[in-house]
Amino acid sequence: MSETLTIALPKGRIFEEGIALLQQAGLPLHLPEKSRALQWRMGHVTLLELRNQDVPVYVDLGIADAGIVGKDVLAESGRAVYEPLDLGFSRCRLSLIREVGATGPIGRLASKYPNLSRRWLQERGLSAEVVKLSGNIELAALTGLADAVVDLVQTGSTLRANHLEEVEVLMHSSARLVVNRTALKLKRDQLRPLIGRLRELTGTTSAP
Ligand SMILES: Nc1ncnc2c1ncn2[C@@H]1O[C@H](COP(=O)(O)OP(=O)(O)OP(=O)(O)O)[C@@H](O)[C@H]1O
Ligand SMILES: O=P(O)(O)OC[C@H]1O[C@H](OP(=O)(O)OP(=O)(O)O)[C@H](O)[C@@H]1O
Repeated sequence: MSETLTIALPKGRIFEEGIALLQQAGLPLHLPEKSRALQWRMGHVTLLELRNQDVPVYVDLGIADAGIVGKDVLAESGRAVYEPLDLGFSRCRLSLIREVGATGPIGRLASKYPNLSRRWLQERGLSAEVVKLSGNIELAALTGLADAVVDLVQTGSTLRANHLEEVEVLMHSSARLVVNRTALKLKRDQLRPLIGRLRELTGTTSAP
């Protein structure tokens, strides 16, 4: 009988694809029935359903042995968890966005990613107030709450529908496997083969 493995997955667009991939990699997972439950025991695996931002925290503190999270969220968290694989889905980019044609100085910038936004400003020697928002970030640029926003772009349809433009790409993102460093040693017999199978399935060698 294998030792329990605790896996953290974020609710939202990564959840279903994450379960499907881990299932293909041999974990006894399935999509849970709709309910208010927040964790499930499936065979030897305990599955935790978290907010995106909380996945690096649960993995870093060792409550979860491993998890899946976007590179954007991982970079914003600053948590030094082991990140062995780029899983290749949920691809998007984190970009500076402004109203089409806006050229004035950026006095205030809004984002769900305040740390990455501040780092970008600092690298360019710009000083702007950074306001943290929680969703529909593009509205901040449209309503004048901010002179620019830092948010995700995938197809660009949200930008086109709102007369906004992508001024600069801060980083590219995709879903990453993250692993607790102590669990990697203590549960090596389970985690190493899992990483190996996921590597074969996703065809990646390392996570840049
Ligand atoms: N339009 C998109 N296309 C592809 N990938 C995306 C897109 N938007 C976000 N992502 C990626 O998927 C991850 C999860 O996005 P999701 O939309 O589920 O989060 P959310 O509901 O906005 O998060 P939360 O409300 O928990 O902050 C993001 O961190 C990013 O890596
Ligand atoms: O370039 P696009 O293909 O339009 O994708 C970009 C949009 O996708 C995400 O929003 P999401 O749909 O997850 O809604 P949210 O703002 O509630 O997170 C992101 O925040 C952008 O608004």
